[in-house]
Amino acid sequence: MPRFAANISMMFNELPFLDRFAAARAAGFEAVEFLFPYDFPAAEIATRLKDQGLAQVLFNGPPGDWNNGERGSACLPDRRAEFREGIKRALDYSAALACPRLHVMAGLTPAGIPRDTLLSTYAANLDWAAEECMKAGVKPIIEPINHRDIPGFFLNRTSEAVAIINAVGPERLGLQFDLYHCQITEGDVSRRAAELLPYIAHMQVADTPGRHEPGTGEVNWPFVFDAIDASGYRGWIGCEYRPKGETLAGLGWFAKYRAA
Ligand SMILES: O=C(O)C(=O)[C@@H](O)CO
Ligand SMILES: [Mg+2]
Repeated sequence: MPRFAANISMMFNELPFLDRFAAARAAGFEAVEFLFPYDFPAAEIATRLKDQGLAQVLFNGPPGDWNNGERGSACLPDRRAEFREGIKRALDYSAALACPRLHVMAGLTPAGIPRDTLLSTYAANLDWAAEECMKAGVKPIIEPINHRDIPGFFLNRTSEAVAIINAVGPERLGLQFDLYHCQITEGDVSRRAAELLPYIAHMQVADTPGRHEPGTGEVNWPFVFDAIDASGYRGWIGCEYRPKGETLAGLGWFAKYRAA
């Protein structure tokens, strides 16, 4: 049976962030993920997790200036010091939240720098991050993101992610396989999930094209979830979708997967 984690950056937006942990638990989730913890003290988030008996399964490293469009710095040659500081900061949160995975965002492709330079920066930064993460018992992961949601994002296709993961070492770096992005960029999502299984350390889901809950768009999710289960994937699937209406009203698809 697939295991779903609530993405509380996108779900339960009816509530202030710190109240979304209890709401996710009450809705039947046993785990949560979110984009960023950095606006809150780690101890405060840890208390919410503990009080609700929730596992924290994923969050992202610092993205740079998010409000001004930055989406990570791993590929940026002139931001190496900031990248390292960000990973260290993230790992302090990982320790406090007992979170075993960290999404290391690639960043936007800057103009005027050869792709080879960006690729070697990306590989070197990921190699360094993998070493730091390993010491902390955390698996760093990378996510291909479609160009519609984040125009100019450096990592778009699963084949590009696999090449980098193989260069850094699949035991040191994993794939964050977001089926929403894959459906937009590549399609063939259930077969991709099975083929990429050796690399996948985390999955995420939203229906296309609206990025709402499963069942609001074009994908046959019961078929896809059965295929993922049959592939042998036993990790978490983050519900990284914007509910079409109220979060709870859109959880009908989850009824058959929620913990008893
Ligand atoms: O956008 C996504 O998809 C994510 O998983 C985010 O963590 C990256 O912005
Ligand atoms: Mg995602």
